Amino acid sequence: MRIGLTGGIASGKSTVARMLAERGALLVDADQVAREVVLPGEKALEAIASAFGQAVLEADGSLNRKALGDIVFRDKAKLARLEAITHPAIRERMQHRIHSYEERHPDRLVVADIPLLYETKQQHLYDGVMVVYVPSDLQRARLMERNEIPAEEAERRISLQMDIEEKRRLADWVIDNGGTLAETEKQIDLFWKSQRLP
Ligand SMILES: CC(C)(COP(=O)(O)OP(=O)(O)OC[C@H]1O[C@@H](n2cnc3c(N)ncnc32)[C@H](O)[C@@H]1O)[C@@H](O)C(=O)NCCC(=O)NCCS
Ligand SMILES: Nc1ncnc2c1ncn2[C@@H]1O[C@H](COP(=O)(O)OP(=O)(O)OP(=O)(O)O)[C@@H](O)[C@H]1O
Repeated sequence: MRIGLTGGIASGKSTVARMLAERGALLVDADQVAREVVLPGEKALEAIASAFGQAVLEADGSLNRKALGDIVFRDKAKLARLEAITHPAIRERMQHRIHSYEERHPDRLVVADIPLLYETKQQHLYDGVMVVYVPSDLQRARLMERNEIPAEEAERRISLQMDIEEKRRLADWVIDNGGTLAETEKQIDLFWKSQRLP
């Protein structure tokens, strides 16, 4: 079985993915794959440098992620331009990795952590979708703390994604991560049992 794992920015996807992995799931992480496809030597990095200029590169030629984030997270048209470069490569690499896990481990749960799963209409690629939900004020607070950014910057990044309430409505399984980590663990245990996973 393969499931998609999504939610809002800083809602706790990585936290839940880790809990699933501890129980035996195999993980494929879109943010991590997004980092791989822009490593030096990749075509996508050249395309990014042409589109956004040398200022988004470090002295050693690698991507300056903060500089690029500062540009695209405040301009939707520029973000769309970046996505047009990176998304096809991310998608292809994700599917390749999922297939190879499924071939080698047909009995294990494969979890694809994809922040923009609904925004990029990928739900049909999975047996079901798990949404990690937190109320939006808590989401903003966790994002501000983790990324050390002010409230208005956090608000802007949240507003670039589909409303978390809507994601919750679309979900096959909802994990409420608004409580303690132990409370989240309990919900993961219930999910694991409900799917009769080993
Ligand atoms: C702009 C970049 C360089 C900023 O890098 P940075 O290291 O600061 O952030 P990181 O990649 O860890 O992303 C943090 C979070 O931002 C949010 N986010 C990232 N990309 C996007 C996007 N295109 N639209 C909305 N939110 C996004 C996600 O919730 C993600 O989990 C990077 O996010 C990027 O390359 N984005 C485009 C690729 C993409 O769409 N990635 C999302 C996976 S499908
Ligand atoms: N139940 C919880 N209680 C307190 N803090 C939490 C809880 N769950 C997650 N966090 C913290 O909230 C922040 C966001 O969690 P996490 O990084 O797992 O989110 P994410 O959805 O993967 O984020 P992104 O979309 O940016 O990749 C982290 O700093 C994490 O340690």
